[in-house]
Amino acid sequence: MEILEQIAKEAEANTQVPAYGRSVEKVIAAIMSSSNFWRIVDLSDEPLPLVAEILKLLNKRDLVAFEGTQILLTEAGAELAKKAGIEPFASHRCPTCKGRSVVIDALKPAFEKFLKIQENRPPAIHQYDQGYVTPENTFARVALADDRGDLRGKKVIVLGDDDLMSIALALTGLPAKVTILEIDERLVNFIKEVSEEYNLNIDARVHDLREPLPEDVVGAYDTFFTDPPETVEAIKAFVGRGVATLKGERCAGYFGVTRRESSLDKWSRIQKVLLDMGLVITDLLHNFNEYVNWDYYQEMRGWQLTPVKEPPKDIWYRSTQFRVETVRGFKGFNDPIVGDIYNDAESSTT
Ligand SMILES: NCCCCN(CCCN)CCCN
Repeated sequence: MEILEQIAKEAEANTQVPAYGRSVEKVIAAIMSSSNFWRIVDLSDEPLPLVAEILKLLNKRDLVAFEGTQILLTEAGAELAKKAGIEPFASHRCPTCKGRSVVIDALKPAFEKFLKIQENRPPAIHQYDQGYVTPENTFARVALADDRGDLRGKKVIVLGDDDLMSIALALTGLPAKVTILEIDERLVNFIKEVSEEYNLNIDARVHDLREPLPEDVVGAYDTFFTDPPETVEAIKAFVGRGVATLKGERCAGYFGVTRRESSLDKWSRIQKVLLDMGLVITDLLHNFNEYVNWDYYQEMRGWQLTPVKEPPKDIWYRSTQFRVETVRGFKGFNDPIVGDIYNDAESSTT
């Protein structure tokens, strides 16, 4: 449909985010499903800056109206949707596992303790692009790794831990050792205190992952977890270093990659970086991760871009959980990173 391509072209020119006719189609389908900006971003699965721009261009063409904080199709917009054969989204997501393929029932005792412990967690701060996942999600990551045989008796390292993965892992008692490297002292101190109180023996250290790893963690672990900011540089810094901590071949790594701040064109670059490191992508679980709304949303770039100003209520920021495994010829990354690992044209929550 000509007009969809035209709008996409204009949106890309204005945002530098790769845009396709299908990007516009998905935004229109999302508007047919919800009038809430954040839910429209969530459903469209396109980068926030692009969704905001497409909404503005549709509004300029009188295809979408902004009524208060509601985003609605106009008559002309509904006409276009009909002609283009665009329908609202249908969901067939499993109500039991929520599409994660695992449940956390077997980890209940540890999960109950974690629920209490995390009540006093340090709030997410803008400075480090923090945004933690729900406690249930944290444990679903543990369940997934145990389901793949990556935890029992293994040495596990967490690179960046606002999600408190280190505490969840240690509470289950499954790993032989848990190490965490984290730039934010508030988190390291919190994790140390909890480790003391619950006798978890977590090796927690303050470390800026833009710097090379401490010598003693290189090539010393069986499994890593991380959840990097969404730039290719950050993927190298966090995932690349995660690979550098692994003992050898057939070791595993887990991390999230989002569609909220990464176009599929960026995904293509990210996946090439993973394959170039000698990794095999064994699992990709869409919307596995769901992030609790952080209270600095008005400071983030995305807020400036939204066409209507309404605070996010429900969870809207999600990411796909990746599992990777090393094979012969793999190589990690452990050089210093200079430059900005938090911002690019597509990032919007930094
Ligand atoms: N800025 C708020 C959202 C950040 C999410 N990012 C860091 C998550 C740390 N738990 C990255 C999400 C996907 N890699």
